[in-house]
Amino acid sequence: MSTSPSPARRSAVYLLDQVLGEGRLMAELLGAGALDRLEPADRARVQRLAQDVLRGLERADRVLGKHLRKTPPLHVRNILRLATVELCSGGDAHGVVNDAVALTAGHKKGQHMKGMVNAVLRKVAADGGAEWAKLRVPRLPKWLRDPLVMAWGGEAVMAMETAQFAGAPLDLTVKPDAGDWAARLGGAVLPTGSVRVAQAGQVSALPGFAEGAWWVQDAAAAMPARLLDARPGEAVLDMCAAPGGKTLQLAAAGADVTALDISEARLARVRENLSRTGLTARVVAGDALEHRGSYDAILLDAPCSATGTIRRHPDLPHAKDGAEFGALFELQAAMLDHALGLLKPGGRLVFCTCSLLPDEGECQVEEALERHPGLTVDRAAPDRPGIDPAWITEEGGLRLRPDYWPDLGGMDGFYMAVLRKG
Ligand SMILES: C[S@@+](CC[C@H](N)C(=O)[O-])C[C@H]1O[C@@H](n2cnc3c(N)ncnc32)[C@H](O)[C@@H]1O
Repeated sequence: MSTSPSPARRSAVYLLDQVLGEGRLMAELLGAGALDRLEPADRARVQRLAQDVLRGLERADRVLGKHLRKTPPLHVRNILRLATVELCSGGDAHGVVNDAVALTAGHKKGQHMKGMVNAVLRKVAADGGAEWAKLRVPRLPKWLRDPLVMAWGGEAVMAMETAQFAGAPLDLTVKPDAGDWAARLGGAVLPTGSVRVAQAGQVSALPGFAEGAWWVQDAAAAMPARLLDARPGEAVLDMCAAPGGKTLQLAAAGADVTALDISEARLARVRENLSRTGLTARVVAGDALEHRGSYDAILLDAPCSATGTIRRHPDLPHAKDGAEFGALFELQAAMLDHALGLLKPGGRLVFCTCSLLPDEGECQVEEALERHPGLTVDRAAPDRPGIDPAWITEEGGLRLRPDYWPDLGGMDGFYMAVLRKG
C-alpha cells in the first residue's frame, strides 16, 4: 500500500480542515500562499477537489453516515469526505482509498483509524455512487437558508441550491466584439452581452488573455457598470474597486476613472488587470468613507456577505455563520450616504452588492430614499437587452439570482439600482 499520498489530496484536506474547522475562506487561504509551493495544474486540482467536497458535503456525510459507528475527528472526517466525493464521482477506487489510508496514517492521531478508513471506503467504493445519485441536492446551512426562504420562498431557494451544486461556467467581459471572441473560444454570447465558455481549463492559457482582449467577470457582475452607462470623459469613481472587473468596464467606456479601494494588496490586482488590458484608471488606496472629490457618476460595489457567489465559492456557507453581516449592512448604508455627497447635482450612482439578502439590496435603497429627499431611482435603467422585466424590483432596482437562466448555466446573485441625485 502506498505511503506517500498525492500532494493534491493532502492539500485539499488541509483546505477542508481550515474552512470547516477554522472558519477560513479559501480565497483568504490562497491569498496567504497556502498552495504556492504546488505547480499551477496541481493548484487548480486542489481547489477543484476541495470545492467538490464543499458542494457535496451533505451527500458525502449521508453516504458515510451509513458506515460509521462513531463520528471521527474532523481531519479524518475530511479525508473520508474527500475520498467519498471522488469515489462517488467515478474516481479510481485503488488510488483514492490508498491515499486516504496513507493520509490517515500520516496524521499523529490517525494511526489507529487507518483500518476503519480502509473498511469504510471499500464499502463506499462498492455502492456509494448509486446512493449518491439518489440523494437530494445539498441544502444551504440553516443560518443562511432561513432568511433566503423568507425573502424568496422555498421553491426559489431549492432552485438556487441546484444552481450552486452545479457550480459556475467561465464568463468573460470582452472589450470589443463579443461574437468574434465567443467563436474563437468555443463559447457563446449571453443575452446580456457577456461571453460564456463551458470548458475553460487554465484561464491564462486561453487565446486573448495575454493581450487583454477580455477579463473574467460573471455575467451578473458585469451588469452594474452597464447600468451606470459611463460616457467618454465623465469623471467616474469606482468606490470599492478591487480586483477591478468593473473598473475595466468603466475605463473601456472611455470614462476618466478613479479606482478606490481600502486594500493595497487587492489594488495590486487592479493595476495588473489595467496593465494587461491596456486600460487606464487612477488607482487610489484609501477608505471610501474618507474620500473627497466631485464626480459625474459613482459605482459603489459595497463589501457584502457575497452570498450571491456561492456557485463559485462553496466554502462561504460553511466558513461563515452570518455573525458579521450586521456590521456590513451598516457600512453599506454609511458608504451610500458618503458617496451621495461626492456626486455632482443630477449625477448618478449605482449601488450594488453580490448578495442574495434584501438587507444588502432592496432594503438599502428603500432606506436611502427615505434618508435623502430628492434622491430618485432611475427605473428605466435596468430595461436593457437580456434583462427579463420580472427581475426589476418594486423600488426600481434589478435583482439577479443564481436560479435565473437555468438552461444557460445560471448567473451569480446580485442586486443593483441606479440612483439619481436631485
Ligand atoms: C465586492 S468587492 C469589490 C469588487 C470590485 N468592484 C470588482 O468588480 O472587481 C468590495 C471591495 O471593497 C473594499 N473595501 C472594503 N471596505 C472598504 C472601505 N472602507 N473603503 C474602500 N474600499 C473598501 C474591499 O477591499 C473589496 O475590494
